[in-house]
Amino acid sequence: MASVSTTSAKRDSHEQNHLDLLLPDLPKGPLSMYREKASFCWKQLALFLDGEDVIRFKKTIFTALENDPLFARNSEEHLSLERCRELTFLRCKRIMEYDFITMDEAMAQPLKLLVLFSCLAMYDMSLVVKYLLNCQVFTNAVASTGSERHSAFVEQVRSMEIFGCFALTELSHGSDAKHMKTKATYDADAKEFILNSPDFEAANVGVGNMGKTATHAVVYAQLCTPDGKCHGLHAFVVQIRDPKTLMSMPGVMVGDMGLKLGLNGVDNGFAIFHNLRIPKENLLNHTGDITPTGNYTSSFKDPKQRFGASLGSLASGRVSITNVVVCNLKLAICIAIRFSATRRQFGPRDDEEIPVLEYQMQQWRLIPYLAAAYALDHFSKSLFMNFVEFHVGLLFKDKSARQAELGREIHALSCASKPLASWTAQHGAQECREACGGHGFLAMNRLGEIRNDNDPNCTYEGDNNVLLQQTSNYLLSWVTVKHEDKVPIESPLGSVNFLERFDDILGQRFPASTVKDCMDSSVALAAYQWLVCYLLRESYKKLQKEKENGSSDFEARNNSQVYYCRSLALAFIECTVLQRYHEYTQDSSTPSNLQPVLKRLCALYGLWSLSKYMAVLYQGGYCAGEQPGRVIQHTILDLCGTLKDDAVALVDVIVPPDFILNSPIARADGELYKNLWTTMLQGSKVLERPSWWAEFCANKPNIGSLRPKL
Ligand SMILES: CC(C)(COP(=O)(O)OP(=O)(O)OC[C@H]1O[C@@H](n2cnc3c(N)ncnc32)[C@H](O)[C@@H]1OP(=O)(O)O)[C@@H](O)C(=O)NCCC(=O)NCCSC(=O)/C=C/CCCCCCCCCCCCC(=O)O
Ligand SMILES: Cc1cc2nc3c(=O)[nH]c(=O)nc-3n(C[C@H](O)[C@H](O)[C@H](O)COP(=O)(O)OP(=O)(O)OC[C@H]3O[C@@H](n4cnc5c(N)ncnc54)[C@H](O)[C@@H]3O)c2cc1C
Repeated sequence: MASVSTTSAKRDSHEQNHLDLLLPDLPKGPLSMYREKASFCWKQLALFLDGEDVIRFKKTIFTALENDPLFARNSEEHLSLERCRELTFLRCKRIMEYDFITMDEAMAQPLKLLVLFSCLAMYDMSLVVKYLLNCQVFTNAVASTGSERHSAFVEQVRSMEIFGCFALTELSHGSDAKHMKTKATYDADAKEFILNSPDFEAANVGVGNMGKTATHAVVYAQLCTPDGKCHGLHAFVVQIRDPKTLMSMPGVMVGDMGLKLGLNGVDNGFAIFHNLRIPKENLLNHTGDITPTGNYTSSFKDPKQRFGASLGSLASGRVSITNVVVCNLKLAICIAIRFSATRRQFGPRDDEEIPVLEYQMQQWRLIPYLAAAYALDHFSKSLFMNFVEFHVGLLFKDKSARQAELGREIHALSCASKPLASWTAQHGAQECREACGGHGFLAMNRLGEIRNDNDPNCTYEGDNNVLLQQTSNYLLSWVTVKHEDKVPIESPLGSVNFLERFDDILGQRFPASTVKDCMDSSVALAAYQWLVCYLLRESYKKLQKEKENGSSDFEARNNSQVYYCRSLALAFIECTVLQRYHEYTQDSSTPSNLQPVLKRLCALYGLWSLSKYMAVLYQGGYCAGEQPGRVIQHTILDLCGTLKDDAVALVDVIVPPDFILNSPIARADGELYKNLWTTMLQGSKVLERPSWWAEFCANKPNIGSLRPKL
């Protein structure tokens, strides 16, 4: 026995040494008190979540950025817009030089691509957006909407001979993509398209990279044949600048849109096309093509389907944004929790002040966002892998019904996951800002930057409220399938399969009567399934009623969004996120010593999200009496209280290194005041009088001399 235990002790210590080398101890200091209280080993959880290879990969990226002077933080305090753009571009170039992941590696381990995006996003959102618009959004649109004949454009991006952008939005149309006005008319004699913006309202606007840098754009335009017919929206590769000079091409008026509320490293621009001739081959011909003589051909007979397919490349962006915004949520919550664990205010006695994290209020404001970061992170990665599966199908030209259904399901999921994740990050960032009090309002602590740079994620790649309609349309289409085709409800990823038990589920009632019961995430999950079935039934009924009362389809849909379809789409995606996280935390491969904390996070995310729907749960009869509402509230508070002691360690698992986090109030050493004070004193000219000091000291105002005379 002794020898067995000695061997296993040796193995344990060997594993611990290995773990310590991979993830060195964090500095001792004011955060140690909480670190010692944690119910689990943060290194073990980090290893379980990411795996050794990804931990090393992250370290490679973070270390490269930290050691490269081009990425130095705070070297210039207030950058001019011009300098901000320049720096972001230079960094973008440098990222291409680092080439952290080759195409082959990305094919073999696609998740690493997402890890790279996340690391860059944690450093700076402008950088990742600028980089991805060129290297992913442009190239992916070319590759997936075009064909082999367009591969040269992708190659040219990789060698930076050209720089890309994606231009769909126009001055007078954004969400309503179908009605874009830019026109591409085929000229059979010249074998060219003639691109025109009929008026200034048709100018492309808001296009990232278009302002100063892009030489090429994927431009969406109505394709018209010489017979005068319009065949709908199609994408074209358009050269807008000369790569040798960065001057605009003849026929293109291209410019910059100026300062934004955030994300100012990205140059968002506009463009107007005036009789710009582009080669016939520049039509991205996946959805439709043109014969040399000017006949239009398409494998999509249904124009609606063709339109959907022409916008297909947006799905990958929405999937990736779901992940990128979780990075913002992680950054914000890590800052707020570390601050709250070291910031002391008030106390039970005059001589004892306690960390603000000890207050139930602070726990309730922050810890659910920590749980959301974990649950959404898991979901975004799993959705990304679903997308990879779909993408492989596209590459292999899979024409099966399953592949088509998978595309519809991913479109529906991503049209709701982008809204859910970007809003959660947006609300979370604001809560974290306030949770750090006045220090949270100092730019140096980064919460303002995180909040402002996250904000446009709620709008670009589709306005959140508009996108949610795609998800509810998808769910409602299953009701029709069930009623009319009498086939079972079954989707490739299984996200809607529970709807098959619709009647059963609607007959269920809130099952938990104690806090202990409610701690199991299956309680929140069951409630969510009921909620989705209920909202689906009510949305369907509402649409029918609207139509019975004489509304057109258009009016009926618009009048059924608030309280019905919108809530349905959000409840559905929350249910899916919860379902996947629930399965993950319960899985037998999840180490048993990590399960308790992960299960608590899962239960908290589920109940906290669910608590926003209490009125509906009572309205539909799922809950009755005082008990369910009370039990849910008590369980949320109980979970926040228990997770409070794990919060710092949970942050240690997901937080990037200090250099990347870049927030003095949240360094790993927890030396809140030393770090804050040092950074304040290091600011430029902090102790100097202002250059305009004489305006006070010498030039006194002639009081009242400018008072208006009546
Ligand atoms: C969706 C709309 C609102 C539809 O409008 P509507 O006219 O009402 O049409 P419908 O009847 O609803 O639709 C017809 C059918 O088509 C289907 N459909 C629609 N869209 C898609 C789609 N994308 N994929 C598949 N199918 C689709 C629809 O379901 C219908 O089918 P069915 O008949 O019901 O079966 C539409 O008009 C719309 O999309 N509007 C929004 C416009 C929009 O999104 N604009 C975005 C402009 S680009 C932009 O904003 C860019 C910003 C910069 C972001 C940078 C982010 C960088 C960080 C993230 C990292 C990105 C990595 C990228 C990775 C990569 O690309 O590889
Ligand atoms: C930072 C940033 C970067 C961007 N980058 C790009 C880019 O690279 N390429 C590009 O092409 N575009 C880009 N855009 C534009 C972006 O895609 C659009 O802003 C977005 O699609 C929304 O369109 P819109 O601004 O025209 O809003 P609108 O469609 O005018 O919407 C205005 C409001 O009306 C509401 N609304 C609209 N339709 C409905 C409806 N049917 N029902 C209910 N409410 C409705 C919306 O919810 C919204 O609140 C970018 C935008 C930003 C902010």
